[in-house]
Amino acid sequence: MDKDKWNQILLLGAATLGFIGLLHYRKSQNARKAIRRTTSQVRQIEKLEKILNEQKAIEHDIQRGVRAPKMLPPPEGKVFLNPLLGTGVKQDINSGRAFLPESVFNKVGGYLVADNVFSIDPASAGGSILLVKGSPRMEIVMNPKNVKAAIVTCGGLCPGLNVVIREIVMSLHFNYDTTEIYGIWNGYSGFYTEGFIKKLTPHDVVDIHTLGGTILKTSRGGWNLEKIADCIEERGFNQIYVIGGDGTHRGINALVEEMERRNLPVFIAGIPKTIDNDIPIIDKSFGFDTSVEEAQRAIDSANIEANSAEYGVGLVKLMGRNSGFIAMQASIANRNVNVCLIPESEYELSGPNGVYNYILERLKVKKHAVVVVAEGAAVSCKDEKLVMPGTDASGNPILYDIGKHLRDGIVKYCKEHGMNITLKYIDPTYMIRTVPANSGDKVLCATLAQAAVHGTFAGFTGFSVGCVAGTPCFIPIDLMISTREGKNSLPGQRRVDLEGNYMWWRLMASTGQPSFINEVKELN
Ligand SMILES: Nc1ncnc2c1ncn2[C@@H]1O[C@H](COP(=O)(O)OP(=O)(O)OP(=O)(O)O)[C@@H](O)[C@H]1O
Ligand SMILES: O=P(O)(O)OC[C@H]1O[C@](O)(CO)[C@@H](O)[C@@H]1O
Repeated sequence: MDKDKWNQILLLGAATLGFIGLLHYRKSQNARKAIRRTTSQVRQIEKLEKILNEQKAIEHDIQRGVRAPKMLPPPEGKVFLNPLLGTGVKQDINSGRAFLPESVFNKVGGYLVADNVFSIDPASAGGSILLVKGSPRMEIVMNPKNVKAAIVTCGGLCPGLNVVIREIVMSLHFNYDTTEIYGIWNGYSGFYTEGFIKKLTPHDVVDIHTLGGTILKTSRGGWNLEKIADCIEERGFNQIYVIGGDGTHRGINALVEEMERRNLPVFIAGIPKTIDNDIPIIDKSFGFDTSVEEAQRAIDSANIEANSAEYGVGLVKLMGRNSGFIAMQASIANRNVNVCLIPESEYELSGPNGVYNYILERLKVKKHAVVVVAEGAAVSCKDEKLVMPGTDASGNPILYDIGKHLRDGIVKYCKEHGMNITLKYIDPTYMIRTVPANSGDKVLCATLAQAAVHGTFAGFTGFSVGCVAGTPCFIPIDLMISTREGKNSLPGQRRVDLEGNYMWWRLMASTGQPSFINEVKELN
């Protein structure tokens, strides 16, 4: 090799070494900066006694209308720095820690104003409500190494349950460095059933987000406060994540009070779950959108059946025990639905303006009809008494089967009026809640799960997580289970608002359906 070539190689080598050295220097400078900053924050935080800055602020801001969940002082008598705090650059590819810049953490005193977002019972409405935001906190109440967490799913299935479970495990493990994570099998009763508490690792949950159902299994009934609280105390769980609907949340509330009575520092978070979308305050419950999407397949089939027969009727029954959100939303989305019946909107079956006659008249002209009914719509039938046959293990009413009632009633009415129709009845009830979550719901599930973990570490208990006006918030469970949304709703319930919410009017506009009430009031 000639001299020039050697010189070139030497120069290139020197340049490369210089570049590596520069990178190394910058990295170590950054690390030093981060350590300097972290150390000063530790010192600052060590100055605190036994209460977080946020807790102090909230105690003061409650007079301003802040509806904050209960807060517990740090069980170990000191405050810790959130392991997520970093420089905004991920330093270590093997962990999910130390990459959030300070700006991402919740500012003390930063609340979400929720007065125009949801309507609360006018009797208890006292001006605007401020909700605590669900982002991570720089100060946390526990050393993550001393956390022993339990996750449980209760009530009916809902798309996205496995995504929430996965994300709680991943967030605890990777973001907070907590490894003592347990799954409680089969709902609340798993707390006191031999062999139903099993350790969960990231490996156990890594692929479950692609599956419907819940790997932890779920159940109704089985609520036993004493036994559940004994298990928590004996096993030393100090963070509990409960995924469930309104019944489940009432359970959380009772459990929080029991922990208080026993003087146990246990942080309990709820993640609201219901495909019915009937939980108040939050924008939307996870799994709802997926169910509405899945319902399209049933309605499309009903439409094809109806259009492929002379005088064809396609009838679909969808879930919605007390609230008709799924039926309403799925009908609006589909655009081919001619009649939609929900629990909130009264109707009569017989008479000239009744449902049966409307379908008959429509068949005479259009030759086909598509009908969607919410499973709870028997309660809004005004001219027939359709009695519920009993209650389930959790005390929820077992619904009168309005789908079969309509199926038989429509065929009979048309026959009596000289028309032989072909009616196809589709009941996709369980199919729409057992599918895996769609992408939008997966994002929502992950957001809620992470928020729940941030909330327990921030020292809150007895709270539920939900997006309100798009912002994740920590909602006190007593507020959630006492708030009514929509006319004739019970505490803790959201129902379709026929008058105030334009969705029902959109439904009427897209189906073209009348009121189905025979005696129509004259307009003034
Ligand atoms: N008022 C209550 N207090 C304590 N626990 C309750 C209460 N109501 C229900 N539970 C318990 O919560 C669990 C779930 O309740 P439920 O079956 O009513 O489902 P849910 O949470 O309302 O969800 P879904 O929307 O699927 O109905 C059950 O174990 C039930 O026993
Ligand atoms: O048949 P199960 O499991 O009791 O669940 C049915 C109920 O669950 C819900 O999906 C609520 O989660 C309701 O829509 C429905 O009435």
